Amino acid sequence: MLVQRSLLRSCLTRFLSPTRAMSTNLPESKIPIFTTVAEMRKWRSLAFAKNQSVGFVATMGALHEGHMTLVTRSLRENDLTVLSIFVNPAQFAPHEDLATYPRTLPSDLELLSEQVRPVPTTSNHAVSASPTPETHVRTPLAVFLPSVPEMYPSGISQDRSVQRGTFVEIAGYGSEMEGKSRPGFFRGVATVVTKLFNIVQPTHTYFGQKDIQQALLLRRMCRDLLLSHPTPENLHIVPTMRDSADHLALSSRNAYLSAAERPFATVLHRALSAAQTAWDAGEAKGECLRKAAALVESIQENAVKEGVVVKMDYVEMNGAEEFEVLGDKEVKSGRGGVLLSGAVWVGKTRLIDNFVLGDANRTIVC
Ligand SMILES: Nc1ncnc2c1ncn2[C@@H]1O[C@H](COP(=O)(O)OP(=O)(O)OP(=O)(O)O)[C@@H](O)[C@H]1O
Ligand SMILES: CC(C)(CO)[C@@H](O)C(=O)[O-]
Ligand code: BAL
Repeated sequence: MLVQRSLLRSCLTRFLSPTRAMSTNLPESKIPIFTTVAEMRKWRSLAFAKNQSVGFVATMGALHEGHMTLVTRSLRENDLTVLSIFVNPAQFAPHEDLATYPRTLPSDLELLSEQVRPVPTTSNHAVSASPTPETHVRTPLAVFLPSVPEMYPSGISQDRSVQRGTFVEIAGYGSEMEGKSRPGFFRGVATVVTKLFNIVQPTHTYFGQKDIQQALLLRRMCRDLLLSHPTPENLHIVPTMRDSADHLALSSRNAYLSAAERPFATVLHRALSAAQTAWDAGEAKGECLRKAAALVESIQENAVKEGVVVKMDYVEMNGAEEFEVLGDKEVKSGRGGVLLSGAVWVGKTRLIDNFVLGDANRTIVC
């Protein structure tokens, strides 16, 4: 027991020191940052040894309040939380925005620091940043910040035709909605998230509704691969956080929008709302989508006058289990869970959003 305590203390001092970042060219942060799989695994094994639950939030950085809803939920429901920041090349097609994706590590760490109000405690309950257990300060949040070679030891090309090695594919479910517009996207996501789950071994994990198909596919992946960390039940989908004034879904890519484009970025939410209202009133899917398209068209016309190009990628309604496209004549009555989702281009920025219709909302987003 004594040996275990002193081992634990020396590991904590080594791995959780807030000044550690300084020696590795990372911004200084009171949150421990791990850059290698080995370090992260060591941290995780300590949590296993102490029977502490670990919540996990996977991100690509450029953090905003939407990410923070996942983090606060995880902090509330777990002893410890890991947030990963990794811009995953495998989920970007060669023509997509990997090179320009916003990378804002210093402000990400500041935002995360605000979540960690140190709680002085005399208990030995949580892994601590301080080497003195008697007066230790609880820092329940850690950041995993791996490099590309760390995550892809065999290398990774964005060009799928030349990729070699091991990938995870969720067959049969990724060809509609986002998968239709971004072939290969979910293969890249499933592959990197499998790796992250394998490293962090989370008790619970939190994904945003904004990327609803991603979250549902990952839940299915946990089930299909019989994962225990996390189990599919422990993959939680957290409601989309929106701008309080105009309901635009918060998104890292919103940073691409110019001042002229920003007012038109609400086009998708407005189109989805029009379709939702029609669906709730008992209109058939075909009519709901026509209403959404008409709204996009009218906004497009106004946008052009301001020199802004708005283009609809898709607005569609799909089953929430199989992602099958609903027939034009289908109506609300008797239908199970339905995803009303879409993507639009505002200038060079691609924005997505969705609503989960009907009672399914209560069971899917929780
Ligand atoms: N507005 C939001 N509300 C709730 N969760 C969100 C929101 N935006 C992103 N998330 C979730 O945060 C996690 C990390 O997402 P990511 O880092 O890609 O941010 P993002 O804002 O979705 O970026 P992008 O603009 O590239 O889509 C995902 O599970 C995502 O669904
Ligand atoms: C889940 C994820 C972090 C995988 O790279 C990414 O797709 C995202 O941020 O939604
Ligand atoms: N939030 C989804 C990540 C992506 O669009 O690549």
